Amino acid sequence: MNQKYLAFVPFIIGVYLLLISLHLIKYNNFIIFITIIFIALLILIYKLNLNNRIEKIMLKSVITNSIYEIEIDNQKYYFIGFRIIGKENNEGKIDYNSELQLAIDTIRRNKERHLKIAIVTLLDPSPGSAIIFYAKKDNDYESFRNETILTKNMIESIAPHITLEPVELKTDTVFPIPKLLGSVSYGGYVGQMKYDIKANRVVIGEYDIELGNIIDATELPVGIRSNDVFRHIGIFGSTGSGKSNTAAIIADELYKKGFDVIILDWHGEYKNLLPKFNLYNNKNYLVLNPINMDDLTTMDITELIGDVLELTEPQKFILYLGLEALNQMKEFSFKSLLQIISANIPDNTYMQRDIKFALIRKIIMIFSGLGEKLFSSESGYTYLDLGEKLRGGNIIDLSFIRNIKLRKLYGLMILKFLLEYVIETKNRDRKIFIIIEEAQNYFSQVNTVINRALQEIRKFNVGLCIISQSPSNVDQEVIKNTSIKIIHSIKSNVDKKVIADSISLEKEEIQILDKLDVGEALLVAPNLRKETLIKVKKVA
Ligand SMILES: Nc1ncnc2c1ncn2[C@@H]1O[C@H](COP(=O)(O)OP(=O)(O)OP(=O)(O)O)[C@@H](O)[C@H]1O
Repeated sequence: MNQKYLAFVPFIIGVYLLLISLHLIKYNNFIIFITIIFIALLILIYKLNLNNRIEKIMLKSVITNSIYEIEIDNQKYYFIGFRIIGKENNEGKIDYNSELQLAIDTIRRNKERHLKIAIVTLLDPSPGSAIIFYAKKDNDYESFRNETILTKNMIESIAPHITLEPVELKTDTVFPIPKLLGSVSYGGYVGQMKYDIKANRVVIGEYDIELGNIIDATELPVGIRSNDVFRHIGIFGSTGSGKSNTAAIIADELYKKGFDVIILDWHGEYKNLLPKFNLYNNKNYLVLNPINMDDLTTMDITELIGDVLELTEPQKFILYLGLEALNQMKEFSFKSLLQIISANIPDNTYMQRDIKFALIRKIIMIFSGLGEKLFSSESGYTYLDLGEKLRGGNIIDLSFIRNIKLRKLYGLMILKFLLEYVIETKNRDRKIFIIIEEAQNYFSQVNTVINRALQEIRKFNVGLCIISQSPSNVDQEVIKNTSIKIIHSIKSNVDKKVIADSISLEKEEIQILDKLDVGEALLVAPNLRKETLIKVKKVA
């Protein structure tokens, strides 16, 4: 209720007293009675905020009368159109467009929104704009109307010089548009203010692998340099944020440039993304022969198996002795390993016996069945064979290995074989790129074998791509050692903190991380002067 209504009260009393003093009316009880009733009514209206309520009821009924039900492509929608009217006042020139832009950006960032919003700007017959709210009819009418009122009020409060007036829609056009347009012509750019990143903060360097476009008004293409992949890549993000798609784009580009690409595909997602690549899966798996290496590697294999099976130091020692004995015999299968451990390793004391049987129990758990088929000294690839075999583009689908420990061991073994191959052959002509999905399964804090191998391959043309949905479970040194980081949407605060610390993000950028849409990412790369928000393109 406005103050102006209250001002009437003293005014009326004043006029009344004046009329009495001029003897124009008689001082009688009836007039006093009427005046008191009138004043009481005004106070009542003020107290109950009736005016506001009346306005609300009127707005609700106007909105209700302006909502259309329209069918497009067999789908029913609610539609409502408003013309955008600029309020005139005496404050001088008003920048209606900036006000409107601010309101639009605020509404766009509202992730809870169900309303879709369109703005129509027409040049003829006279320039003007209208705003349209619409939603699929699956949402109920009440919530569409309520959200419409809420959004209209929100726009008008963020843009105080703008009024949205409901108008009739033309429904014979492709998209329903208002019959009348308002005086304000909207000429803004909707993508411009996304995440408040301003265009001039980004400096694009050269690149030969295009990833997508910068998220700002320029939408310039952006990418990374193939030479930088040897300093490794980290791709992080919650599930479904677009990590595999991004990795597939890079894999495809590198493959076209002559790199040998090997993907350790934990969930079996890459077959459809990269159909031209060789696929190794349950019908066509690679059998590995983990013996025939020098002593150091026997120790490494012990470490790998020890890590996966969570062996104690004494158990690892017995395993090492068993592997050594197998190495001498030039024969390898887990059956033979078990036989050697059972028959040849002494178990004179209770303690020795306990250690031995605990080890055998753990080995049997993962190497019976499929485990026995994946490793063999007769038909398996040595690390040299494997390195030669995996030329071109290769997807190693690990998802058919149900036992997670075995899947981890097999993946780790392939990785170790490849790194060993590179170190042994010292072949600098080959460029190799290895993608490791769900890297937290391989690069946990305790896994020293792979971390050591990573240090050793620095000199060679090998690039690793570490992908993880939970970077807080990956050894922080490994994350630090990736020079290119592509960070998709991250929801968990712990993971956000780990990433923020590794690239020293500003506070506002950390806040952005959980708001990114699918395919959007923060890119940190040596060819860019500053971390840059990008929208990654979809793999072809
Ligand atoms: N840049 C993009 N543009 C449009 N859609 C995308 C983009 N990236 C991914 N998508 C889509 O989003 C979905 C999830 O993508 P993707 O599998 O790459 O995510 P992810 O992070 O690897 O998920 P997960 O961790 O579950 O494997 C897919 O349907 C994919 O087609």
